[in-house]
Amino acid sequence: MTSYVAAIDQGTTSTRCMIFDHSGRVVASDQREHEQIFPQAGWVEHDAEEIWENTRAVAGGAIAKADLHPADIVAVGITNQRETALVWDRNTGKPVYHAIVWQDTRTDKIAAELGALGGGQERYRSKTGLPLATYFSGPKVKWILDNVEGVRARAEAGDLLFGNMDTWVLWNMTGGTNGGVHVTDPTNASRTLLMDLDTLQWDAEIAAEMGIPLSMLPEIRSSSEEYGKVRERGALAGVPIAGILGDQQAATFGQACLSPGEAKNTYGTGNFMLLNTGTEKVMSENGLLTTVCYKIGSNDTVYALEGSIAVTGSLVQWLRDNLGMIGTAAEIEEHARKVEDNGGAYFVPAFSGLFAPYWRSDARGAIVGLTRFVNKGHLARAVLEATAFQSREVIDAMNADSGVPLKSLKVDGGMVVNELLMQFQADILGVPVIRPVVNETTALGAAYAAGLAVGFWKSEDDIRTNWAKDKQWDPAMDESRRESEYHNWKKAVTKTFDWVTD
Ligand SMILES: Nc1ncnc2c1ncn2[C@@H]1O[C@H](COP(=O)(O)OP(=O)(O)O)[C@@H](O)[C@H]1O
Ligand SMILES: O=P(O)(O)OC[C@H](O)CO
Repeated sequence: MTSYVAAIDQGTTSTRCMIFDHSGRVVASDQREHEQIFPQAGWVEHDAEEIWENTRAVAGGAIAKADLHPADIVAVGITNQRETALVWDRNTGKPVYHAIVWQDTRTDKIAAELGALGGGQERYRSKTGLPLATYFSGPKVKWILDNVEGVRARAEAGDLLFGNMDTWVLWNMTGGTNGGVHVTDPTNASRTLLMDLDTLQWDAEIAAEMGIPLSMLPEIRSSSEEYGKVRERGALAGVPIAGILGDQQAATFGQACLSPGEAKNTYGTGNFMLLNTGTEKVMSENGLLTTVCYKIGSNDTVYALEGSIAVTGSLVQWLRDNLGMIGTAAEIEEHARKVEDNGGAYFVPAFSGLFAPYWRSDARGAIVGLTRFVNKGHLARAVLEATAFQSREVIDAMNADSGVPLKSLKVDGGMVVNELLMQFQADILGVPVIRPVVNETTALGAAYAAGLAVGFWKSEDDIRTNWAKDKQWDPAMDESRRESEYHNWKKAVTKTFDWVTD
C-alpha cells in the first residue's frame, strides 16, 4: 500500500491542506480563503472559528480529491502564519476575541511602554532574539487581557488558553474541549517575545512584565514528534499529528536549507528571508531577528537569522482590492511589461510601519518621484520593484551579520511566478535567483517534519535528494545602474519615517 503525508498550512490569507508522496510530490491539495478584518487603521484581525471551519473543510477536500482513506496517511504536519495571537476558553472552545494578526500595529504603545522600563526596543533581544515591536505575539496577548472585558480575571483563574494558529489548529484537531492538546513548537514560540532562545522555555520574568499568566501558555515541544492523534470525527481521523513549524521555518526546511549558510526567501503576503546559522545563535547588529529554525526531535536546536518584510504580495492585493487597478494579481506583470523602467517612481509600502532592517512603527507608505510622465505601467513596476528592493536590504543586513556574502538565492511563495519580478530581483542583488520544482515549500516542510517523526523519511538526506531546481534567473543589469536604483530606493524609504507622531 502506498503511504502519504498531509500538511495543514494555515496562512495569512488562506488555509490549505496538501498531501505529499515519498518523493515530495503534491498528490492533492485544497484551499480556502478567510476574511481579512480591518476594524480600524492599523488593525488586522482574523475570525479563528472561520479558520478552524476552513481547516476541517480543506482536510476533507484534499482527502477526497486524492481519493484516499485516513489510513493511507501516516502523519500530518501543521504549519502556520506566525505571531498571530489568539486567546480562547478551554471549557467552551470559544475565542474571547478575534485573532490579532502579525501585521496589526495596535500594540505600538504597549511596546513603547515596555521599552521604557529600560533598554528600549532592544530590551528583550538578548533573551529572545527579537526587538520590541508590534509584530510579535506577547504584546498582542497583553492587549487582549488589558482591553477585553472580564478576560484578565478569567485568564488568572486558569480558564483561558493562548496560542498562535498552530496551537489553535492542533488543539481543535486533537479534540478541543474533549482532550485537545495544548502544545506549540520552538519556531512558533520564538516569535512571541516570551521564549528564552537558549532553554526553549517560556521566560517567567518577561511574561510577568507583560502580565501574562504562565498557565495560558502552551507546552513547548520539538518541531518533529507525535503530539497526539486527529480526533475521531475529523477527516484525518486517527492520523498522528507529528510536525509543527512556523511557515517561514517550514519553507526553509522544505527548501532543504539544512546546512549553515543556506538561505531562502519566501514571497507571499510579506517576504521572509531565513539564513540557517546551524547550532550557533547569531545575534544581529543589522536589524535582523534571531529565531529558531527547527528542532527535530531530540537533535540540537538549529537557529536562523531572519529578515522579515511586512508588505510585498499584499501590496499587489491592495492594488487589486483597494484601488481596483488590476483585476488579478497576475495582471500586474502585463502592465509592468508595457514600460522599460519605473519612470522615476518608487513605492515604499510601509503599511504596518517598516519591519527589517528598520523596525520603524512610525513609518507609513509613500509613493515618491512622481511626475506627469508616470503612468500605470511605471506604478506597476514600482510595486514589483518594492519587493525586490526590500529583499536586497535584508540580504545586505545578512551579509553584514554573517560576514559571508550570499552566492545565490533560493525563492518560493505565491509571487515567484512573476518572471519580471524574479529577473529584477536577480538584477538588483547581483546574484542568481533559483526556484525549485515544488514551490509549495511551506506545506512540504511541515510534511517533512511530520514524516521524519514517524520514519516515513529516514533522514534529512531524503529532503536534500527530493529538492530539484525548476528555473534560474541570472543578473543582467550593469553595476552602476543597480547601485543608482538602490540608492534612490534608500532615499525613498527615508521619506516614510516620522509620519505617525502620536
Ligand atoms: N503573478 C503574481 N505577481 C505578483 N504577485 C502575485 C502574483 N500571484 C500572486 N501574487 C501575490 O502572492 C501572494 C500570495 O502568495 P502566497 O504564498 O499564497 O501567500 P500567503 O502564504 O502569505 O497567504 C498574494 O499577496 C498575491 O498578491
Ligand atoms: O502566512 P504568510 O505566508 O503570509 O506568512 C506570515 C508570516 O509567518 C508572518 O511572520
